[in-house]
Amino acid sequence: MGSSSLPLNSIAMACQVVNAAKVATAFINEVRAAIDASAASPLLVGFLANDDPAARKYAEWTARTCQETGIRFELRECPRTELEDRIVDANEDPAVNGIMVYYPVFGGPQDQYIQNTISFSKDVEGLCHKYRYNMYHNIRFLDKAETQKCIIPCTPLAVVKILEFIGVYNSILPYGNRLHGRVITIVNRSEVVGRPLACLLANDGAKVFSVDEFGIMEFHRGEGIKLKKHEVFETKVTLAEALAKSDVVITGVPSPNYKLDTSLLKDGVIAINFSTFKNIDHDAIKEKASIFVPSIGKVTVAMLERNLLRLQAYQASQSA
Ligand SMILES: NC(=O)C1=CN([C@@H]2O[C@H](COP(=O)(O)OP(=O)(O)OC[C@H]3O[C@@H](n4cnc5c(N)ncnc54)[C@H](O)[C@@H]3O)[C@@H](O)[C@H]2O)C=CC1
Ligand SMILES: Nc1nc(=O)c2c([nH]1)NC[C@@H]1CN(c3ccc(C(=O)N[C@@H](CCC(=O)O)C(=O)O)cc3)C=[N+]21
Repeated sequence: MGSSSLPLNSIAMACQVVNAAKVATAFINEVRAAIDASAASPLLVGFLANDDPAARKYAEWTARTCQETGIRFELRECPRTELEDRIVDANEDPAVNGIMVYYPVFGGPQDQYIQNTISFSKDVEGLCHKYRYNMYHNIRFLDKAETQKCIIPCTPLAVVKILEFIGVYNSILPYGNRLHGRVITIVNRSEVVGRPLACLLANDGAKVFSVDEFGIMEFHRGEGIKLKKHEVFETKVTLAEALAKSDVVITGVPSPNYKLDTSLLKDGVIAINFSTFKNIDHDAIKEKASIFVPSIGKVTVAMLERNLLRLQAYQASQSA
């Protein structure tokens, strides 16, 4: 016990900070290799119909990453009143392989309508009803022969890939059960990230505490993961109780003022932030966490590109 041969700084650096770029590289290389080997580079069309600076930044960033990977990307800007007709044109144009719309456009339920206007065969973000329904019902394939995987929303999928990369998924367990025994808190329950993410992780066997500013819900497959798909339960658990049990905490609060109270976390926790804001203090978390992932954007875009290649392949098999 007494004297340790470890230099002091390696004790202080016990927390591993994992850069999203490191996780994204393997996927980006796969996408690039597939494009290099194929006759036609896929075409992704992005519609920008708002003045939101975060949306424009994300659009510019999609453009840059696509160019680096050899994907053709076309940003189509239009007034929001014309958006629906422009989407229909792109749906019907066989030259277009994937479509995405930068949100928010109208905000609220009308944006959900727009999500459903994109043809499922071109929906790279997996936000239309068919993919969402399949995800919530743990239906993983589009066809009976199980050759075509369903499209999963990019940001939740990026979190799954990061959890696989850092070993939260236990590869000794069978596919579909690899999170059995893990307890995960997600601070965000939006329709595009937090709720689908809670569902995916619970379908894979985790017990998930899904937190928003109004309360907490539990997503899981019951004791011994006997249920085929996750169920959602009301709970009286507090944030402090949830965090005290959690092996992983994932934050996505869209506010510069929100800071996760790291004193509530388990020692050796794994912490991931997907918000554009620093929901987790970088110094404080390094005292507590075994692994910290400060942002995930690069993996999200890699998943977008991967989804696009899938859709292109499905389209080719349809027209063959
Ligand atoms: N890295 C990436 O790939 C992506 C990052 N983002 C970022 O993630 C953040 C969230 O995006 P969305 O989910 O689309 O936002 P949203 O506004 O639709 O949802 C925010 C969620 O956080 C919850 N929330 C707000 N304040 C809270 C609080 N004090 N405590 C607990 N929960 C609270 C809300 O109830 C809601 O569930 C944004 O900063 C966005 O830019 C979004 C998409 C992709
Ligand atoms: N249909 C749709 N899908 C979206 O995914 C979507 C959208 N609309 N509208 C706008 C928001 C915003 N958004 C961000 C994604 C990543 C970072 C992110 O993590 N960026 C990194 C890296 C930035 C870089 O490397 O340049 C960072 O800030 O550290 C931020 C914001 C996605 N959005």
